[in-house]
Amino acid sequence: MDTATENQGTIRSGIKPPTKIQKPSSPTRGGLNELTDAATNSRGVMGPPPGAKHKPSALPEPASKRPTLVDRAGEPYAPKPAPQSSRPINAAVKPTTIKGARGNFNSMSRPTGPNTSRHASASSFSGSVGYGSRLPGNNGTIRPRSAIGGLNRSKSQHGGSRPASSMTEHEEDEKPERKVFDTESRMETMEREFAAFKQRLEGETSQASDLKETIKMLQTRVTELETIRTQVMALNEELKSDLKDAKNYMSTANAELEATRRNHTFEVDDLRRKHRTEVDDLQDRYRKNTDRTRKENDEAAEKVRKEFETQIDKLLKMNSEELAETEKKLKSELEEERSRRSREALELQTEYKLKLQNAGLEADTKERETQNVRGELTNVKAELDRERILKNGLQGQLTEATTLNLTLDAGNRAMKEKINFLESDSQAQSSAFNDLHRRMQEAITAAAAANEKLRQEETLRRKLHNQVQELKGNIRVMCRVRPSSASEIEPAKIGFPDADTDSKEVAVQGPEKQSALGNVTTATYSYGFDRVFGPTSQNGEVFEEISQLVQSALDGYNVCIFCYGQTGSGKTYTMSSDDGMIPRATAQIYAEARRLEEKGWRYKMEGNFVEVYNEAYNDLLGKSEDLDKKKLEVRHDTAKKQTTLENAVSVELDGPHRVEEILNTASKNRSVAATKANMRSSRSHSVFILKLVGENSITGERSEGTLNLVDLAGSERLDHSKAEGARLKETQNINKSLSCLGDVINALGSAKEGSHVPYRNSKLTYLLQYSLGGNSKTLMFVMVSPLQAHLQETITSLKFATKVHNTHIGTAKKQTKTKD
Ligand SMILES: Nc1ncnc2c1ncn2[C@@H]1O[C@H](COP(=O)(O)OP(=O)(O)OP(=O)(O)O)[C@@H](O)[C@H]1O
Repeated sequence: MDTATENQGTIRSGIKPPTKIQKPSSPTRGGLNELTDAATNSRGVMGPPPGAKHKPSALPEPASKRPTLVDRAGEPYAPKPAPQSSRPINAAVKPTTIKGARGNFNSMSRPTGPNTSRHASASSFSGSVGYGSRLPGNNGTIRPRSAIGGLNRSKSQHGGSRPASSMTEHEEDEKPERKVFDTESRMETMEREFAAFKQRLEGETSQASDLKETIKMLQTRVTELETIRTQVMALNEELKSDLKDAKNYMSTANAELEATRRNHTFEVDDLRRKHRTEVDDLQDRYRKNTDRTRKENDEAAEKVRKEFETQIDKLLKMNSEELAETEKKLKSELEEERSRRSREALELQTEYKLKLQNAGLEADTKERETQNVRGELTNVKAELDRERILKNGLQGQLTEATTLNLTLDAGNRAMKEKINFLESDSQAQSSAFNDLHRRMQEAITAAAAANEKLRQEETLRRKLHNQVQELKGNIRVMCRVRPSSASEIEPAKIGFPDADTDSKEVAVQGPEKQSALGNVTTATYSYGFDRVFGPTSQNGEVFEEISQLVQSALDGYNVCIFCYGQTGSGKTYTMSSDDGMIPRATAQIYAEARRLEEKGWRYKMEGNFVEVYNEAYNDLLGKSEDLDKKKLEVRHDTAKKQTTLENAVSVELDGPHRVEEILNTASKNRSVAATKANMRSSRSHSVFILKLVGENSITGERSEGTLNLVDLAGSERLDHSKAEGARLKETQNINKSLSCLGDVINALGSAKEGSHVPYRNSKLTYLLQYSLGGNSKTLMFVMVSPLQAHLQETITSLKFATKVHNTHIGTAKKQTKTKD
């Protein structure tokens, strides 16, 4: 083995070459560069260890760079000034080699460059040993062979490039002096070589120790770098985890931000809605109050008029009675007065006659006395004058009495005339009264006949009305597009092509689509329904369309009207606002029930308001704290085809104000149950149930109808992946119940009589079992938002409604019984 290989071996065993030392970008790079130089140097000397990826390192360069053995092995032999034999010591000191070398000496010791060069460059050092010139040692003695032999022994396998036998043959041919000289010179050469070798060995040893130090430094460096790398990796891991945490935090913060934004939007919507509802409430309340006041005023005026008329009649009657009495009284008084006056006149005449007779008698007596007593004439004359004055006074009295008598006679005559007049008027009046009485009897008879005719016509009307309803189909679908508010700025393109004629069509422009060629197109989708209401339509207009169905409920049919559509499309506005379908339907029912009273009908009305939330029933008229807790059960009487709600509060609707109370209680209960992230009304179905039981005391008919007014939960398809916890559960339940409703309608439309309809698949369809299908009339309102942002949901809703519209459900049956 040559020295280079040895050195190489030392490096290989002593140092584990750095494998993946990355070039740091830190200031330590300078150190690593130094190492690289040194390593390059070392590699230049030793050659890289096989298989080791020895990267340039920053080892410090050895103090002096000297030519390596390998380098020197290729150099030509130059005996002076210093022996630079590239031969290894083992070959040089091997005894057998010495022998062999001697034989070759002459030919090989010639300092002919090319030859020497050729041998020196041979792969085996032993070949060159023979011709190396021997220099004399310090003491001139030949170095003991054993010492060299010892070296030789350890490296013997490389020695003997020439066969010993051939060398022995040559030796025998040499002369003895020359032999000695050769041996000595060879010994010297060997000594020199040995010294040179020793020196080189020392050099190599010091170089090796340098290298070892360098290696140690390298190892330390490597360890340091390893530590740094570990630290950097740990730091990297930490940074990665920090980055991950930061990402998590960012996504949580984003989600929270989104939730907050959503909540905020909900709250703003709620507030806006609440505000609008309050304003509407106030307006409606004001309008209602005004109506009520006007109505009350009218009623009061009517009442006062009637009372006034009655009072006038009464007064007239009293007056005529009084008049008759007064007349009677006057007559009797007049009679009395007349008789009294005539009595008085007679008395006065009698008295006058008597007085006249007495005066005549007295005058006769006086004249006789005058005749008798002419002396007494003056007295008599005076007495006569007095008598004359008395007579004049009496005559005046008589004239007065006569005048009075005449006046009394005139009064008597006038009174008589008045009595005659009054007597003639009362006769006219009584004849008029008799006439009136006769006419009234005729009118009563005619009214009874008309009433009977009306009753017959009412029965006919009911029959015809329900025939018309049946002809219209037992499931009808109407569409209503609500107006956009001032804050809603981007409307969808929704048209009403036949708004001026039938109002049965709505056309929606779909979203933009881009073709492969980049052309942008938009499709317009048209949907036809029984009636389409545009944004300007009012609740009154909508109610006109459904009022006939409400009438059917009074006539003994089960009627179900429900509003379907996404959140914010106007379901609650249409159904439960102050002039919505619920208050209007109940007001119509009251008015109609009162009208029918004339025809012998008496109605009993009972209302329930329940909610289906998360596939459970809740009583909206119960206590708010019982919501989600109190168990509400739905029972079906399959024989009577009737539904009852166990544990639910039923309110007897004895006046229109009750509906307002019911709606307020329900709304209060729902707002108590609502949470920040959840508008309860949007996330549950509400069902207003009005049971109408009527009995006709004249005809003995009885009818039992139910009116169900349903405000469905928002139909929008929420992204399941975004919903979590309670919200996810709600979403799943809403989707389930709405798709069950679709299934039930579909099954009713396609199934033959008696086949299975999946009412039990959801609480909503189970509750409405007898109000959907054969024995009922159903009306669905599909509510549409006018906004572009809701376009996709609008199209989905309209598609669903079209499916329902295309369903034909069997004929409704009236639940009427006749008393035995
Ligand atoms: N025809 C209409 N005219 C005027 N405003 C309307 C009309 N329809 C709806 N609105 C208004 O639009 C808003 C949303 O309506 P509404 O609350 O009835 O929707 P919804 O479908 O019942 O929503 P939710 O599912 O949340 O109960 C309300 O502010 C309401 O007043």
